[in-house]
Amino acid sequence: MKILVCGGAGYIGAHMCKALAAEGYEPVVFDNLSSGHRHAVKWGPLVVGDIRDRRALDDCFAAHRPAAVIQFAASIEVGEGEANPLKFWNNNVGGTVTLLEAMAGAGVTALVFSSTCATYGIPDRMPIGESEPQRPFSVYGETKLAVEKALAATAKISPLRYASLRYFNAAGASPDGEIGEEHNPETHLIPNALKAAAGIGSAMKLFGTDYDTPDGTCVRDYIHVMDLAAAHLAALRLLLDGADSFICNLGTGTGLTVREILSTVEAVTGRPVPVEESPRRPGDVPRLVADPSFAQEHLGFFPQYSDVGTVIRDAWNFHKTRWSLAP
Ligand SMILES: NC(=O)c1ccc[n+]([C@@H]2O[C@H](COP(=O)([O-])OP(=O)(O)OC[C@H]3O[C@@H](n4cnc5c(N)ncnc54)[C@H](O)[C@@H]3O)[C@@H](O)[C@H]2O)c1
Ligand SMILES: O=c1ccn([C@@H]2O[C@H](COP(=O)(O)OP(=O)(O)O[C@H]3O[C@H](CO)[C@H](O)[C@H](O)[C@H]3O)[C@@H](O)[C@H]2O)c(=O)[nH]1
Repeated sequence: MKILVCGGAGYIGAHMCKALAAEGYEPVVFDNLSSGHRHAVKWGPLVVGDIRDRRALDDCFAAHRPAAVIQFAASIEVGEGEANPLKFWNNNVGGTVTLLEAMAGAGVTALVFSSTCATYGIPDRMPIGESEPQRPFSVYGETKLAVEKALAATAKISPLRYASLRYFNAAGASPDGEIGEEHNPETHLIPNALKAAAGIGSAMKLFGTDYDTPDGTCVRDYIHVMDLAAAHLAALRLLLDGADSFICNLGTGTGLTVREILSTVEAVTGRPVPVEESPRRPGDVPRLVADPSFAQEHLGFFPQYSDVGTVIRDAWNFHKTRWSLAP
C-alpha cells in the first residue's frame, strides 16, 4: 500500500518513511528539497515537487494512487517566521490547503498532519492537554493552528478524516545511524550542544538563564523521532481502518531543562559543552510539557526510545559519523 509522505526528505519525514517501509508500506516522498535531502529518501520513490503546485500534486496522485497522506512539508524555523511571515502563511497554510484540494480531487480521505505544541503559546496549565486553549506565540504556531482550523472545517463537510498530531520537541536519530537531524541552519538545542561538544564552531549560546524554572533555563519535553514515527503509524492505521478524526499531543510527559540536556550531552560524549550564556531568545516560552494521556489511550503510545540518554546517544552516534569524528 502506498502512502504519500509530503516533506519526506526532511528530518522527521525520513524517519517516517523508514518506519513505513519496515511495516510493509511503500512511502512515496513528495518534497521540494527546500530543506530536505535527496540522500535521506531511501525507502521509495522521490517526486520532487512543491505542495503549492496543484498540477504537480495531481500528477503525483494519478501516478501513485496513495491510500493516505502524511503531511510534514512546512517552513519550521520559528525566528524566520517572525522575519518573513508571508513565507510561512504561503508555505504552511497555502501549501496544505492546496494539498487538501488535491486530495479531494483524487478521492484520498485520510491525512496525518504535523502540528506542534507551539499552537498552545503560553499555556495556563502544565502538563498540556489537548483541550488547553490555543494562543500561539509565533507566526509559525499561528500557521499550524490555521491549518488545524482548515482541517476541522473541511472534515465537517467532506469525507476527509485526519489526525492532527501536536509534537513537542522532536530529537534523536535512527539508532543505526543511517539518518538523523540535518537542518541548515540548525536551531535546535541537542544538535547545537553536540556540535559545541565536538568542537565545531564556537561555544553554544544558552538562551535565557532567568526563567522561573528549577535552574533558570527553559523546560521542554523531548521525544525521540523513532517514537514519533511509531505514533504516526498508529494514527495512520486507525484512519485506514475508518476511525474518525482526532487531535493528539505527542510528548513524553517529562520536562527537562536546557542545563539538564547539556549535562547529559557531556555525560554521553565524554566532552565538555562550551556555553555562552546569552539573553532570552524571542518567542521562547518557559515551559512546554505534554500530557500524553490521550496518546496512550487512543494510540497505545508508550515511548520506547525517549529517555534522554537514548535520545542523545542516538543523535551523537549520527552526528559523529556525519562530522567524521573518531568513534
Ligand atoms: N522538529 C521538531 O521538533 C518539530 C516539532 C513540532 C512540529 N514539527 C513539524 O514536523 C514537520 C517536519 O519537521 P522537520 O523537523 O522534519 O522539518 P524539515 O525541515 O527537516 O522537513 C520539512 C520537509 O518539508 C519539505 N518542504 C518544505 N516546504 C515544502 C513545500 N512547499 N513543498 C514540498 N516540500 C516542502 C522540506 O524540503 C523538508 O524536506 C514540520 O511540519 C514541522 O512543523 C517539527
Ligand atoms: O542553540 C540553542 C538552541 C536552543 N536553545 C534553547 O533550548 C530550548 C529548546 O529549543 P529548541 O530550538 O531545540 O526547541 P523549541 O522548543 O524552540 O522548538 C520546538 O518548538 C517550536 C515551537 O516553539 C517548533 O515547533 C520547533 O520545531 C520545535 O523543535 C529553548 O529554551 C532554547 O532557547 C539554546 O539555549 N541554544
